Amino acid sequence: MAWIQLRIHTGKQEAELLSDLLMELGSVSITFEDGQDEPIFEPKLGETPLWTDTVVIALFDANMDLQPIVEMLKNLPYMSQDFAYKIEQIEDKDWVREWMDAFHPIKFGQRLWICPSWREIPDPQAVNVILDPGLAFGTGTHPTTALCLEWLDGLDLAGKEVVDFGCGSGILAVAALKLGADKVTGIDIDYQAIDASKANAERNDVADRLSLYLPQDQPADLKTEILVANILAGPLRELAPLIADLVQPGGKLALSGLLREQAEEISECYAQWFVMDEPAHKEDWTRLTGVRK
Ligand SMILES: C[S@@+](CC[C@H](N)C(=O)[O-])C[C@H]1O[C@@H](n2cnc3c(N)ncnc32)[C@H](O)[C@@H]1O
Repeated sequence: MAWIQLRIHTGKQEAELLSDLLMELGSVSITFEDGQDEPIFEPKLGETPLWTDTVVIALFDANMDLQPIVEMLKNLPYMSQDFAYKIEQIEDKDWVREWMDAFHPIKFGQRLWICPSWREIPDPQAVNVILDPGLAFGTGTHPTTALCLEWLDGLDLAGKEVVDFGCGSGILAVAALKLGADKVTGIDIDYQAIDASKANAERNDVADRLSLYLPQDQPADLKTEILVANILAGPLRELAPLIADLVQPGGKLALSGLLREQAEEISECYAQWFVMDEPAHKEDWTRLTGVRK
């Protein structure tokens, strides 16, 4: 099916109103995009924060005549007569296929490969995690995940217990199990992450050693030798006492999802409970590690 899209630059306040109106006028989907370079790093679950210059992109069936819609929008009290817009034809593509074609096996550290489930395994002798992230975060292509995978690859996990806090696709949990961990507990606030982690554990024949919980259901007496949490600075700060409490004395911790400029503050916060190491960096992102006092 062919599509046509209308891109309109507007403000934070007007974007939602415009979105509702365009849906009523027959748009099949609306996307909001940053009109300038104004990154938003930590929206809470269910929140849709917008930008000062927000681009509202409305997708329509290609047969739709968009010019009358543009004329109508010019008369709205919250739009200016000369608002910036663009009408674009969209090439018909299989977007899922496109994404799948772009995702290849990647090696992390010395032993570990993350292999998309639809690709051939490049090194059958390596530690291979067969992954389909589904709707959850975690393919290994993001620096925050890569930093955690490299850390796990560098540990001796044989017979160890691990907690993956914010497990997403289960990529870290499954990697830890395939690297030799005895048992892993994955925790996430998003039930889609729990589902994806379960499916990936089954795909890798390690489901019997992975326990998955929403935070409210996690065992009250949970303690671990190794904890990895890739969940952004805000939750890492808020959850610091809880995360510290999960790690046994002498246990190892890795925190990821931090921007370089956030690392010092988070490191100081966790230094109450952990002897913290020098941070590791990848692009704009930082991983903190430490040992529980
Ligand atoms: C950046 S993703 C990391 C996924 C995967 N572990 C990885 O490294 O690619 C962060 C995950 O943490 C989850 N999360 C965010 N806040 C959380 C919280 N307070 N408790 C548990 N999980 C949380 C999100 O739902 C998301 O799946």
